[in-house]
Amino acid sequence: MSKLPLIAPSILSADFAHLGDEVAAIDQAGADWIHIDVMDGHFVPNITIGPMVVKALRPYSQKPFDVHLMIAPVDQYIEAFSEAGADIISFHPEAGAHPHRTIQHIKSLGKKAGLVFNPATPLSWLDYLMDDLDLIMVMSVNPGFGGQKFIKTQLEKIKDIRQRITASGRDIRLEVDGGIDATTAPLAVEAGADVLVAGTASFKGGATCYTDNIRILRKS
Ligand SMILES: O=C(CO)[C@H](O)[C@H](O)COP(=O)(O)O
Repeated sequence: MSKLPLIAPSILSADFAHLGDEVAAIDQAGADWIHIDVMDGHFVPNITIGPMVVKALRPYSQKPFDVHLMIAPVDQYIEAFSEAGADIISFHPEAGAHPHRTIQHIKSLGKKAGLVFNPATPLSWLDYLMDDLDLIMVMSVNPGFGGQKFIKTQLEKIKDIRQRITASGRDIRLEVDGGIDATTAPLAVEAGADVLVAGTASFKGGATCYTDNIRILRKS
């Protein structure tokens, strides 16, 4: 793999009472991307952040906003998140009737498009979508909450996707999300991931610890 792994702290584990300052702090601590988990209480059993909040956070960092939509139906909100300042918009193939159309929609807005695989979602979705994707995300927990345990069976899925990306010859990021810490990060990278989402491991201990937290993840 040619690219160094990027660290994308998930603000799901930040202090929601001071979200702007938290985004600025994690940016200054060395985050490569700011990962924003959008949940609707329907596709996943939790409710988090909408486009208004993404827009309010935009001035707090120049780093790419990596927006993970855990909402269904997804299509009607793509434009709102794009206008709010998302740079990468990822969605789950189960969340819309026409994933190919959703990818085209995201790209027509000048944004990067990502497809997200839940632990039980088969890779056959990639058969006809690979050519248009900028990012593939593997959920190494069932989506909905931070602080869950890494599901090790997903390492095989990461390896499989890495092979498909290599065979495609395309520049597609492979992101892993859920239960990433100093122990699981090296396993994910060894399997082929090049973007690590980490919520708990990035934000633990409060702002004075963020630089060390990110350094530890990078080093591991
Ligand atoms: O998408 C998510 C949950 O649906 C979170 O991004 C993910 O779980 C990261 O949190 P942690 O690092 O605490 O596991």
